[in-house]
Amino acid sequence: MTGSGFAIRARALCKEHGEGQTLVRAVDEIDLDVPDGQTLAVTGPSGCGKSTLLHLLGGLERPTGGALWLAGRRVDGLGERALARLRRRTVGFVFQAFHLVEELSAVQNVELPALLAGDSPRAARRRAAELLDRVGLAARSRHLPSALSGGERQRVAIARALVNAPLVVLADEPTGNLDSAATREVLRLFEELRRGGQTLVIVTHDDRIAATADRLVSMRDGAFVDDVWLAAAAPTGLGGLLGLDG
Ligand SMILES: Nc1ncnc2c1ncn2[C@@H]1O[C@H](COP(=O)(O)OP(=O)(O)OP(=O)(O)O)[C@@H](O)[C@H]1O
Repeated sequence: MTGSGFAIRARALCKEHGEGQTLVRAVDEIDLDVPDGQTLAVTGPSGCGKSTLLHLLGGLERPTGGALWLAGRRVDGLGERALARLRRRTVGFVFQAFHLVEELSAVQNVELPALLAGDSPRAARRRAAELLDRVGLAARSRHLPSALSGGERQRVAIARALVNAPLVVLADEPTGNLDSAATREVLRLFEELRRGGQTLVIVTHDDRIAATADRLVSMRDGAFVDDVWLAAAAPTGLGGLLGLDG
């Protein structure tokens, strides 16, 4: 919980790439409020600005205009170090291509952000082991990523995203590289997180995620063209779809 009630707030948020003839406005004056605990899905055609928006919301890229608050704190003017510190404690990222460190075991990958945030090795290891257990991979904790399936790698990446108990998890096409069985496992995890009150922003082409989030925004040319609150229409959420309800 943030105190402000909103994990994320953005006003007239802009990101321009390039200049002159090659200038692209990837994110064009977006206003967005994400209340604590909401699962927001973002869809839209390739190149409409979804990834750029996600990077802005997580402080991976800096806006070229507008204002952004994370956990009630204005962040668009922060310096690089302050932003990195805030990012570490506030945001967990999950990427389509997993982005695990290939030389490190599953548990070492998961504990890494906690070590970087200053946790003791013992505390970081304990938390990483707990999270690997939670994503069903306790028995794989010593494996290198190369010895894991795609679905297992993404579950490790989700555990890593959670290790610093982030305010918000930002996921960019998290099932984009997965077969349908692995996709179901990952969807089940996101549903568990949603039920646990985790704030989630998920960029996805997967209708199953999009249709069962609390809210769905569609982007076109850097702007929102549609913004639908789905919770009332689909009260069972992803749980119903996966047979977790009742
Ligand atoms: N670093 C960059 N330099 C120049 N242009 C960029 C850069 N990053 C993104 N763009 C441009 O900004 C626009 C939005 O890109 P973005 O990757 O955010 O879209 P997307 O909706 O996530 O696409 P996809 O679904 O294909 O991943 C595109 O026109 C892209 O070419």
